[in-house]
Amino acid sequence: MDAVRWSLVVPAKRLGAAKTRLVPLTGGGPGVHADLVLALLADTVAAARDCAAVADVVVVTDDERAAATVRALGARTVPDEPDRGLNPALAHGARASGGDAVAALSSDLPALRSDELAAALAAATAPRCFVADAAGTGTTLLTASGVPLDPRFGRGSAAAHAAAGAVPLAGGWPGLRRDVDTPADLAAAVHLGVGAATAALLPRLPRPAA
Ligand SMILES: Nc1nc2c(ncn2[C@@H]2O[C@H](COP(=O)(O)OP(=O)(O)OP(=O)(O)O)[C@@H](O)[C@H]2O)c(=O)[nH]1
Ligand SMILES: C=C(OP(=O)(O)O)C(=O)O
Repeated sequence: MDAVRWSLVVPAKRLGAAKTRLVPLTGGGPGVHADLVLALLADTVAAARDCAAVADVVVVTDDERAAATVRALGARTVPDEPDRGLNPALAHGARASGGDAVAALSSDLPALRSDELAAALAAATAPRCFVADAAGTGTTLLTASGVPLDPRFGRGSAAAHAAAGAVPLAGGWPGLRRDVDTPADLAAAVHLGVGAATAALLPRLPRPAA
């Protein structure tokens, strides 16, 4: 049997409005803050595109700079519709992907490794599965095979996905689980080893990440 090849859907709201919890590191000005948010996205998309189990990466965004960057990395983009927040945007991206095996991936995984992503996708044999974040409360990957994605991202999403019948995946996968919401998360990602875009940005932060 041929290995399953996945369509990944990655959400990215406008760079300047995203990741406000990282303002203590960036100062929040239009330059470095947006550049850091974009670097996190670029490293996530680059690792996803490098994964042999991934056929297609679809980024849901209205941010022109983010769109240009991810297209240069080989992703497709679709507009941020229906403009009702994260979960409707992910459902829209999943429908636009056209695939039977679809997964939503967080856009803030700078330490993601393509071999970890491949292992998680290979383990996702139930109709709907998820990978909890390092804290165990959020979600970094939600998979759906032959069923609608039914995303329930947001605070407490790991419990929400489990309550909706998704199966938690138990692999170690430290880079896949290390989403970056806070300065401490970025320090932890740097400790694991971040991708080239985030590594290049670190010296420009007004405050050191680690
Ligand atoms: N396309 C799209 N992406 C979204 C939307 N809302 C959130 N996201 C993305 O989903 C991810 C998680 O969103 P949140 O947890 O709300 O994070 P955030 O708002 O960027 O961060 P904070 O301001 O620090 O809470 C981020 O990568 C966002 O860019 C949306 O309406 N549309
Ligand atoms: C939206 C989520 O993530 P965060 O707010 O941690 O980025 C989530 O884990 O469902």
